[in-house]
Amino acid sequence: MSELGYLSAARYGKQLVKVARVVREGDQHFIVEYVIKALLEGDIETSYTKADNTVVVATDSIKNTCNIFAKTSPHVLNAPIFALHLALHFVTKYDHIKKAFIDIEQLKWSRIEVNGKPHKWSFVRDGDEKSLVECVADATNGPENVTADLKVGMKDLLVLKTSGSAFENFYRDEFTTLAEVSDRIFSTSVSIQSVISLPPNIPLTIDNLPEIAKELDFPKVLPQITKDVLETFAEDESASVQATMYVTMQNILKSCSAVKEVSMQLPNKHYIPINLSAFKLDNGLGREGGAEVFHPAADPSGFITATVTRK
Ligand SMILES: O=c1[nH]c(=O)c2[nH]c(=O)[nH]c2[nH]1
Repeated sequence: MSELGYLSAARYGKQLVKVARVVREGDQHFIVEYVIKALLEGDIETSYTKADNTVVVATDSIKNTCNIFAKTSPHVLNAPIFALHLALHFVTKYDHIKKAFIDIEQLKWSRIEVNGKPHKWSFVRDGDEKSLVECVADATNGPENVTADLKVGMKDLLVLKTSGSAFENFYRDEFTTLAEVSDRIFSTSVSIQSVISLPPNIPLTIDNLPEIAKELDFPKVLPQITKDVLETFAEDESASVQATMYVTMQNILKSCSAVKEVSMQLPNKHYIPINLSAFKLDNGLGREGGAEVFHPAADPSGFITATVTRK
């Protein structure tokens, strides 16, 4: 067969590996629920080009590894470190696997409070937002010289404010119909990713993960990022989605020294005041910030993205 193309990229693995893990400390229980994507790269070309499966770590084995690590990894409750553990495993266990890409989506299980006291083993799904980890381990320079990129973030965090948001002085031309507003509803579904600097003085090995985990302190950093997102959204006198997202990312760089870059993607979920004058009802359309009845528009939505990198 004469071939017209060559294999210019190849990566494979398992996605939608769903696993929940209970950790019991006496009668105090903890739970995490993860959706894992684990993909591998390396000397795997012949599996595509020569039907040579000898180089293929089966995607079924990759799934098994995720489940085994959910049982055995001491880092299972700390999603970013657990992702690093899995990624380091794949690139050090198999000589011919040079890169591992581990993405984890963590579903929300918050401890239920009863009479103001955290319950020992009962949890509630009190939000649709997911915590995200993206981890890439690279052993191209050998198993003793693994490097990794680590991002933490979240998606589907739905927020809305009924004041403290304007959109004025935007570019006007013959395509413009939008009126300026000094007071509008601002609603968005927050997607955010923070690039984490790994401690430069600690070699990246599985044995050093406890020390790396201690240094990075994700149980403190992840809630801090959420706090920055929510408090900036609430408090910022928003001139636009663009301006508010920029302030949010600056605040995260300020409060989290391990974050070296932040990216956000924000839909502008429009709430459009409804004209009720046909029914002799004043819906406050003539008064800024006066409308009470809105159409929550399903589409289209604005879509604003940006990245801020530490200087
Ligand atoms: O915050 C906003 N940014 C925009 O770029 C934009 N464009 C628009 O029509 N409304 C808005 N709001």
